[in-house]
Amino acid sequence: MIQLAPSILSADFSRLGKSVETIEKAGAHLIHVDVMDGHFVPNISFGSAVMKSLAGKTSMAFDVHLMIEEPDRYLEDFVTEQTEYITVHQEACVHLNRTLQHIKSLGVKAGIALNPATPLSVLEYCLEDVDMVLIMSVNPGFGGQRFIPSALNKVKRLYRMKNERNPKLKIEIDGGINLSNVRSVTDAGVEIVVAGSSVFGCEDVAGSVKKFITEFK
Ligand SMILES: O=C(CO)[C@@H](O)[C@H](O)COP(=O)(O)O
Repeated sequence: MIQLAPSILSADFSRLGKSVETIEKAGAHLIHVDVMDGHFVPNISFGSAVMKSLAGKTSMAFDVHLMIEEPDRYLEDFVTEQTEYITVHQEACVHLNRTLQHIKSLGVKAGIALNPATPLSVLEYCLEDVDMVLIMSVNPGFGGQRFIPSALNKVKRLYRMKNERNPKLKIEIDGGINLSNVRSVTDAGVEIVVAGSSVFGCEDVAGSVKKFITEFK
């Protein structure tokens, strides 16, 4: 099953609860929570307090994407009963294996995110240790950027690696996904689709969620 994870980074923060209610009613599966620290990426978004303010107000699970340095210092903050995934960037982790074990010890699924220029070879000694790999199809830091085409080939290669070594692994894509290119990434093996501006930037947010889900069938 393919899941849609709208990124609340592109939502109207002044009415976040309402926005989340809208996407849930329309059929979205996960809430993608983009956390940025102004160091690992050149932008600051929000922290765990914002995410926790949504806990209990929706039954969707949280898909936490930490674009921060030293993620180990903050992992506990993002654990709630609704946190399904915590994903850290390979590029931000000095002791990646330790960080993945830390996430799992908190009872949460562990993900690794790879920047567009980071090769899949960095997964050589950790592919079996993760529940999800997030392929960044833009440089992290901002919503509303254009999809980087080389991400498609990366997903295809990762899909082959998954089948050989960790069939339960989920492949997520994030950045520049819209109704025109989503089918190409799901055909390539993506099972979790992050969409920010193409959901929350639309006048009809619910309609956009429904159209994405129709593309998954
Ligand atoms: O992590 C990020 C950006 O760093 C993403 O989650 C974006 O927020 C997705 O936004 P769109 O590219 O879909 O507008």
